[in-house]
Amino acid sequence: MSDVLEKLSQVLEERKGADPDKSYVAKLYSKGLDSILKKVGEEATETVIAAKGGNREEIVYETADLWFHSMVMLKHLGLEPEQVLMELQRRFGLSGLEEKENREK
Ligand SMILES: N=c1c2ncn([C@@H]3O[C@H](COP(=O)(O)OP(=O)(O)OP(=O)(O)O)[C@@H](O)[C@H]3O)c2ncn1[C@@H]1O[C@H](COP(=O)(O)O)[C@@H](O)[C@H]1O
Repeated sequence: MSDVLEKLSQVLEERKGADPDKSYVAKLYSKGLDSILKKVGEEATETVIAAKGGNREEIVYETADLWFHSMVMLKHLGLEPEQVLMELQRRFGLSGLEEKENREK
């Protein structure tokens, strides 16, 4: 896994025991799944708006927000970001069109 994602994943794990008044991530965990999902939804919408707007810096910034909040969601649910990367790894060399055709058979 990318070094940054791995380090972030470790920090997100450590934040499970942190003080919500001192950590944004601990605060999100303490607010619960619905609040985390609300942030994921907001960041997804902001990413779409940025992409439509075409400002490259904004697109990168909003996508980072979306990835970050998606990682918080996975961790909150006891899943590892590594599992998503492994799924992408599994799909290597598998055409999306072929996969769809097999699924629809
Ligand atoms: N990568 C991030 C990261 N990306 C975005 N954010 C926060 O996510 C929030 C994004 O929400 P919005 O843009 O909607 O801004 P907002 O209005 O302030 O947010 P809300 O009040 O609506 O929640 C902001 O508060 C950002 O600071 C992040 N907060 C933390 N991290 C990483 O997580 C680590 C742990 O953070 P703490 O738990 O705060 O120590 C940090 O060291 C970083 O590596």
